[in-house]
Amino acid sequence: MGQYAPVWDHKAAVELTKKLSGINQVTLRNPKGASVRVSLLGGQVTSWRNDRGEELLFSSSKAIPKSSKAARGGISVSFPQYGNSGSVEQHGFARNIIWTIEDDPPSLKSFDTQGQSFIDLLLKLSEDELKFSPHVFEFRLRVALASDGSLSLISRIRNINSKPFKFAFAYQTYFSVSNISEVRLEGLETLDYRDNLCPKELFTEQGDAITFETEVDRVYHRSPYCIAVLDHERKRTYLIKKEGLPDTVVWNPWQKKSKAMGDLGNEEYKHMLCVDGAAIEKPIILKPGKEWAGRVELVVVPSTLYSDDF
Ligand SMILES: O=P(O)(O)OC[C@H]1O[C@@H](O)[C@H](O)[C@@H](O)[C@@H]1O
Repeated sequence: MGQYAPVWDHKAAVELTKKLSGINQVTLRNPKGASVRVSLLGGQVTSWRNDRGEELLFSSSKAIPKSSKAARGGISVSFPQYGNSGSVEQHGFARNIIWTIEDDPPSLKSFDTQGQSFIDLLLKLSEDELKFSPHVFEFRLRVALASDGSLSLISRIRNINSKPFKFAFAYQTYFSVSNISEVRLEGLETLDYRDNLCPKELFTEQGDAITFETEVDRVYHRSPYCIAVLDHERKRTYLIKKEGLPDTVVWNPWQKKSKAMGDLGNEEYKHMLCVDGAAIEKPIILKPGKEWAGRVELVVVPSTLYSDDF
């Protein structure tokens, strides 16, 4: 990885990036000391820390250095495809190529990040890269850190071709948890889901919060605006608030699959849980010239009492 540049706001980030050659990561901080690190490789969020310096996102100790792929952990975008159900690589190519910093992006209008520390990234395929993509688009990603430490990711995808563009999307988000067996997921009760371990059937979740005792790989449909991951041991609740993203992916590979993965430690599955705001079941169809937007806001509440208010 290249240089690590601490910056305080959007303009400073852009200036620093211009000054320093070879930079591929940018760090945003808020005045209380919370921070977010964003890599230009894949537009991936590789770290999110609270004002006590505690890491809130999981990252694998076996992530492969100098790899041309997004590291296992953090938050990366799956686009224009989720999984391997399409013509491009698993979870799409957006997470594996270099994004650029955009100086002056078009106004975000309805997604206000005023007063926040943010960085704007742009993915526009080069002639060479267009060979791998059947579509021509502009993908803008704003990563914003608020004064209360919450983290927002806003994606805008514009079809700049003369044909309609169909895609799936997910923010693959690895939350750091104390122990997966102690974690509870609330907000997906009674919803229909597709189980990727048994993909031909549609299942319906029971009325209880979800707990974890084995491998889980599901896409919940028409999920609510807010979902909560409760970590009792750490006395911490993650809230996932999403807009434009009707589905929610829940994934933990458990022991056997972890062992087969070259970039995840054998026991590390215990300390991660992926909960992704997504648009998968009904792919997005963008007409020429149109733009789609999908946003997640991740908030940390320092207790698990939130459960009662949820
Ligand atoms: O190893 P990858 O490509 O990052 O994918 C990891 C997992 O990502 C999840 O989103 C999928 O539901 C799983 O099926 C997949 O195994």
